[in-house]
Amino acid sequence: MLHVDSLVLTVTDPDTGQSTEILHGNSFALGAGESLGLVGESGSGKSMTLKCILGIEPSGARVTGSIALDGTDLLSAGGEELRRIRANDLALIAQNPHGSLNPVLPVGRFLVEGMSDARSLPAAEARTRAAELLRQVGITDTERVLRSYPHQLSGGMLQRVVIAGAMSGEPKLLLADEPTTALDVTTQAEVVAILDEKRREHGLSMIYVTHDLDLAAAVCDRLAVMKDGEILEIGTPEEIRDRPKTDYTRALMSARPQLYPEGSPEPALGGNTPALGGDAHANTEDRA
Ligand SMILES: Nc1ncnc2c1ncn2[C@@H]1O[C@H](COP(=O)(O)OP(=O)(O)OP(=O)(O)O)[C@@H](O)[C@H]1O
Repeated sequence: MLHVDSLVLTVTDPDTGQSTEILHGNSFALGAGESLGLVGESGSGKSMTLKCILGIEPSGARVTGSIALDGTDLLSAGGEELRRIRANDLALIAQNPHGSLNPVLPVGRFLVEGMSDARSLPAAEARTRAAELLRQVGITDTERVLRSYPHQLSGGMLQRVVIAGAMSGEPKLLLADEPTTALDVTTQAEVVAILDEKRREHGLSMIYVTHDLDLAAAVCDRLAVMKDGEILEIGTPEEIRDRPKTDYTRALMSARPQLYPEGSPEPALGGNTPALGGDAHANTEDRA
């Protein structure tokens, strides 16, 4: 459903006029319902890849190559078409949930406004639906949460709200950019488990950006290892574990000894990927 081909991102400094190539011709594809982890150290180009897909790269940037979503090239799509695709087919779950929510609107309004038929929906029905969305992400005191403003809720609660909102739009592709980094460790585990569960339930494709290889192995079908703006290799978590193609991947793994302890046939935090077997919730609980 997503085909990224020879993606190059070049940014020009407006003051000096100097151009820097940030992404160096990356290609990857993602099937319907599949999840791909973009893994690499800080500055490797993970977030910029997502920004190119969303069409929110920095000003002065030039993007070449192609990014085709179900056959439509997002790089050549016109303003209105791109706006429609971004609104309907793509959903971003960013690191900081506050950035996704309007601070002066209660959470209930955020959820209702995200509903595709919000305008034609009677208020009571919209409210009932919003409460149901919250229940689906494990929130039980829905009335209180719907009435609350973002600053009145914890980061973990807000990220659940953002996930609920993302699911309600029934996008084709979820783009998760370190969605739990800003949360405390126990909450991280819960939020990852909910995101993973809901994504699978809805059959959504996902790109999950993280510097955390073991987390990516737990929630993704395949991993793309990035370094300095380049995808070095792509493979299933087992392929990356058993047959890493680069020293960089080996170094990333050795920096995460708990992922593949010596003598272990499977990653300790192993993954809920079909290939590895296991349970996402259990794995992420373990991480906590
Ligand atoms: N607005 C910008 N203008 C120019 N260059 C930028 C801009 N934002 C980021 N970069 C550069 O792009 C490169 C890739 O950054 P990116 O944010 O994609 O990395 P990342 O892998 O997501 O890292 P992190 O895990 O720290 O978010 C880095 O060298 C960074 O300095």
